Amino acid sequence: MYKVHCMNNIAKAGTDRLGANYELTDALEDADAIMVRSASLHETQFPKGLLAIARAGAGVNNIPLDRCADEGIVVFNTPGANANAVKELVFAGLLLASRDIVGGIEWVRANADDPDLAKHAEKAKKQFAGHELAGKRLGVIGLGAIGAAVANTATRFGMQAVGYDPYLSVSAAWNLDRRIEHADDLSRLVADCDYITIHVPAMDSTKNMVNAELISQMKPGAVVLNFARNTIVDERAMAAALAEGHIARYVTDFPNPVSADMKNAIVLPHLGASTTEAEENCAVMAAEELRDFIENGNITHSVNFGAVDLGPIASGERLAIIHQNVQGMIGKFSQYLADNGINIENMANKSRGSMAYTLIDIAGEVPADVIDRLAQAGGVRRIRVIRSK
Ligand SMILES: NC(=O)c1ccc[n+]([C@@H]2O[C@H](COP(=O)([O-])OP(=O)(O)OC[C@H]3O[C@@H](n4cnc5c(N)ncnc54)[C@H](O)[C@@H]3O)[C@@H](O)[C@H]2O)c1
Ligand SMILES: O=C(O)[C@H](O)COP(=O)(O)O
Repeated sequence: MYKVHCMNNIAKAGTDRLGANYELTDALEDADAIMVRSASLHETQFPKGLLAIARAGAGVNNIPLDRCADEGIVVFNTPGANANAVKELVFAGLLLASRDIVGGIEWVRANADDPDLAKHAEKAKKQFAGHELAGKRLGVIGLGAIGAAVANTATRFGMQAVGYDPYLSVSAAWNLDRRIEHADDLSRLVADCDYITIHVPAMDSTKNMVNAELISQMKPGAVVLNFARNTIVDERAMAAALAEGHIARYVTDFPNPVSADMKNAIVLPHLGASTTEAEENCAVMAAEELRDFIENGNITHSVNFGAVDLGPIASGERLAIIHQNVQGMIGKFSQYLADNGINIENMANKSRGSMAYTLIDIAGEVPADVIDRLAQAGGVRRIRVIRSK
């Protein structure tokens, strides 16, 4: 029985998908795998037996990816599984920033006891008038699963979407509406957009990407939406730009003492992926990734190891080896197996950074002492023997 420890609430559809050979455990020290959403794992000491962490969601800035790789722990995320939920909330943010919907609702509530409410509303409504999205320019920073969905939907709203993503993947490019303009310079993109929406991951390279200088280059009266992470925006600079009226609105999904106190900010409590559908999609994808890794050794959608897939194990045994990405490792494995009269039926290897992963299919059984010797080979972090059922 495999044990899975959930660090956040994970949708039941996902934990059910783990199946009969898995049970949930409250004891982290017993866990073979962790399922997590946004809980921070940076201070967590992982047990020696932990094989994998599945982030039911996109952002992995809450997980120490390099430490996990070094400890032989494979980290997965669920790309695209919550993109539609975020896209829909971005459009709610665009509308909330453009029409004073919140002010109007509050006015009605404050005047609920007025017997002439309907008549007075007709007079009061001019203070809540706003702008339409159609015809406006929307700059999209990051055209991955969410950014592409936002840009495509914007064109259907009659907006002109302009995208900036120097690392755009080919599959993401195929998903883009051909009416979306391509910008190769961020300063130029922000200078002529009425709305700017951020959809890049939080990494060292994107920290304070939207800084005082970039904010100063934005069109006066621009609206900025941040459904990515607060570290991407220099929020003190944003607060100053809002206070002086250079930026009309800042819509953010990341509350903190700085953003909660900003003038003209609309601050949500990290609701982007909080829909039943997204929570289930993420949890199901995370569970499937964990199962394929634990039961077959295959790695799909890892954020700290490359993709390796030999399909389901059909017969014999499969060795799953996490090792350092140094010269001669594969040669060492194959030579050692050959020296022990063991033939390799199939093999796959992928490296990423300083670590690598090798799957080796063997027709029969590998004796325990051979496995022990392989495990002791310099550079091997972890070796698992997966047996066909
Ligand atoms: N608010 C929420 O609840 C919520 C939900 C999901 C994701 N997110 C955040 O949104 C981010 C994006 O999610 P996604 O699913 O679209 O991820 P994704 O990986 O599909 O897309 C990210 C895109 O950003 C691009 N990129 C990376 N660095 C860039 C840079 N310096 N400049 C421009 N583009 C750059 C990448 O090439 C990629 O296309 C996540 O990393 C997460 O932090 C928030
Ligand atoms: O990166 C993500 O997927 C989102 O920020 C969602 O986070 P959550 O799973 O904690 O809602």
